[in-house]
Amino acid sequence: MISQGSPVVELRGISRSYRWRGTVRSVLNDLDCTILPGTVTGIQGTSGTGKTTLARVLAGLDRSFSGARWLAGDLPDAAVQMVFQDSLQAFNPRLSLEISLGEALAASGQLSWLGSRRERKVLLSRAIAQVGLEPSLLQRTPGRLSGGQRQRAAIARALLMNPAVLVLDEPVAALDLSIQARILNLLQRLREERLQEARPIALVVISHDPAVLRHLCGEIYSLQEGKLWREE
Ligand SMILES: Nc1ncnc2c1ncn2[C@@H]1O[C@H](COP(=O)(O)OP(=O)(O)OP(=O)(O)O)[C@@H](O)[C@H]1O
Repeated sequence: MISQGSPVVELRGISRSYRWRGTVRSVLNDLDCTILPGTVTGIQGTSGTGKTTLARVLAGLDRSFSGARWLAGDLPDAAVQMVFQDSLQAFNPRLSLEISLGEALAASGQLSWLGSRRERKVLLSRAIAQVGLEPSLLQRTPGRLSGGQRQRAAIARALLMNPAVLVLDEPVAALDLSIQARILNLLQRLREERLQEARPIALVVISHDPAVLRHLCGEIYSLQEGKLWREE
């Protein structure tokens, strides 16, 4: 159980550098970040400032940092899920959505090994309908979906893991404006639904586009010189 006022994930004094061709480049520098349940936090910054690095540290995908990362209570690592900008690379190109999403469903523990094929189909159809996609698309491989459909499928897969935090790295940058608006509205609706169900989900939205962040976020931070700075 996550209590309302305490962080669901917290970073303290995080430093991360990359060694490349004999030189070391510091990207995150003694950075602090606190994500509270049910909030929407925006992170902006120019190209190369370290936004993706920060997203990966938050999501537990990068462990090569110094400093501390805490998750609330006894949450498992999978409680922080990440959706990448390039959803084509995020999926195995040979597997249908039914198989890719089915793997997430199995990993989440929502489906017992004894669960019937029918039960599995119902849960997957519900997951895909939740992001506004037709269940028939479950039979397709990711290469046979549009960019917007694939991005929604990536969000559906992340949600199947029942996350407390969803980190979205440039979730709409590759999409045209009307699809961008649909996905941003979808995220807003999902967050509101989860609040009403008393299962808050926090969103961390990384974008170089101030309009995207203003549309969604309660608080916006800039990543500069390896630290987060609150925007007024
Ligand atoms: N694996 C790596 N090895 C060496 N350098 C890296 C590696 N990954 C990232 N970098 C460097 O670290 C810096 C931060 O990269 P990162 O991808 O986190 O930035 P970003 O703000 O997300 O950039 P963009 O907005 O262009 O996606 C960049 O200078 C990048 O070249």
